[in-house]
Amino acid sequence: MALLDVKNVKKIYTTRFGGNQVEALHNVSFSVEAGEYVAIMGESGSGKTTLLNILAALDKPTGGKVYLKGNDLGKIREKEMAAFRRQNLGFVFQDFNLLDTLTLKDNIFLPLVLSGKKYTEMESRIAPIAEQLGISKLLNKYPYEVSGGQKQRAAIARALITQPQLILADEPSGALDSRSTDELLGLFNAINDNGQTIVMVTHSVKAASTAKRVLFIKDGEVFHQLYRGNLTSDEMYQKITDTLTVLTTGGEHRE
Ligand SMILES: Nc1ncnc2c1ncn2[C@@H]1O[C@H](COP(=O)(O)OP(=O)(O)OP(=O)(O)O)[C@@H](O)[C@H]1O
Repeated sequence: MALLDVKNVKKIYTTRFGGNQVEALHNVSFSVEAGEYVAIMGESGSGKTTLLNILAALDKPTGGKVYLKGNDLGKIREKEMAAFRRQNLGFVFQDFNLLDTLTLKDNIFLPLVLSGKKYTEMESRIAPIAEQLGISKLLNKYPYEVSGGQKQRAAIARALITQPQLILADEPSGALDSRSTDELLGLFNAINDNGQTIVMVTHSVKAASTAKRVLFIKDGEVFHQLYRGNLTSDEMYQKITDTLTVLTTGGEHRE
């Protein structure tokens, strides 16, 4: 069974006064196996954020289904949703979403505090993660005292600490300089090598070229997929660029 199964997902937004309808996703189907690292690309407005919100169960599709480990997200009751998200999903955002009034350590602990975990367990979980992410010495600092790259590493630690089935990342390198981007992408590869499944939405060819598979969305559908296989990051970069050229110059659907 795939870890994530997206079946014929459709999303129509109806504007507040009822008049206009926007079809953000027409018919999206794909699955992600445990241990994969998948990037989702597409032009601005192609529906990437909409898709990510649906995968995160933050929004409901107008049609179709999303299954996480066989669980239909549409069948989870509203009052159980926050706990389901906390137990199964980790989130990494472009703008880090750390709370400025908490130290990095308390930010990282937050999802465990919300799940009622004991302090000793939280301490034992954080140590190896902070070590791997190179932030052990920064844990007592506040977000405004550290760099963007360090904030993003704390955000990754917060995502990992619940041992989620799946990490969903929305443009995680979007606010980082090129050196921090390289570090972040290296970390994503390292945590994926440890078995963590990652789905990342990105505009960045560089970021996508480090993933093991890239899905391209166009006109609300999966237009094409690229598998990294044995390609180097440079070769993958070139293939992605070529695909984006076809995508933006109006190629036919060729998944
Ligand atoms: N709440 C909303 N109400 C109405 N239309 C919306 C809403 N959110 C998104 N849309 C529309 O749905 C389409 C897809 O938007 P979405 O934000 O998912 O695209 P995107 O690929 O993430 O874009 P970007 O790369 O610019 O972030 C767009 O046409 C957008 O205008």
